[in-house]
Amino acid sequence: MSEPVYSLETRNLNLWYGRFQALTDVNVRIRHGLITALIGPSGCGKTTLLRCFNRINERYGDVTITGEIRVQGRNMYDPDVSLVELRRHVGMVFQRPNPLPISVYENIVFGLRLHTPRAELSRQILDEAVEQALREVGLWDDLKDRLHQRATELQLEQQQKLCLARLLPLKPEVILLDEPCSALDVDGTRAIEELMLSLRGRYTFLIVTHNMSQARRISDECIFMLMGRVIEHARTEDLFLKPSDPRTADYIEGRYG
Ligand SMILES: Nc1ncnc2c1ncn2[C@@H]1O[C@H](COP(=O)(O)OP(=O)(O)OP(=O)(O)O)[C@@H](O)[C@H]1O
Repeated sequence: MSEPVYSLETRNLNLWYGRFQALTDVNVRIRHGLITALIGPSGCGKTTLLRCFNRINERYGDVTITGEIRVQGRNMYDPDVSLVELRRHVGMVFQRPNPLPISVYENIVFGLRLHTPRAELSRQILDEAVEQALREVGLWDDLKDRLHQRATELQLEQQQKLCLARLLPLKPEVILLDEPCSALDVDGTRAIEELMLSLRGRYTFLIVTHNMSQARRISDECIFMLMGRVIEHARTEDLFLKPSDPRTADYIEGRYG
């Protein structure tokens, strides 16, 4: 059997906000093409770990990081890996849908315009990218006649799907999602979950969720964190049915706040 391929990897990762240590000795390997869920009580470091993979944490002033973070086998901090290039490979969807206040069409081609020399982007290339991205997220039929509508006027569920769609023209390897359903109702949540399942295999998904039923429904693997440490990383079924650490059992049985 061949070795599993890892899209993301950390080695002895530590992170401090000022003097507060938010991540301690984190060693994780996120498998290519699967959905991996990050779970754990509030404040345990899920979002911090997620944000390490596209270097968003560095926006927050006094942050110190030690250890290694690898994306597709390459050390993210190698001098020849640019932030722009990294963000091309690793896209992110946030808690609240945050499309730009421009048209649906322009939202989707925004990344392409940023990353591709203008001369290489014909109208046909852009049109095809828009159609393909909207088809991938199941929005084409709904929006094909409304491509020039302002994206912020769409329903929340459509906005969140659009936020995923706008990553796709850049052909990302990894999509990070930080509680992507927290602003959505039950139907919206189901739609995003179904979308992730339909895209499974094509992208590597790493999702932070507070919703354990959601983690159970959609993820292949689960990482349970507590106070900045990874306590257990296992196949989702195993983690929920036979957790190997008593602290994982306590959490999934609701004994933590
Ligand atoms: N920008 C920041 N500056 C200082 N401390 C921060 C910052 N962001 C997060 N923290 C702290 O780091 C710890 C981990 O936070 P993080 O948001 O990663 O946890 P989380 O597990 O995602 O929590 P939640 O589930 O509530 O979103 C918390 O104690 C939090 O207060």
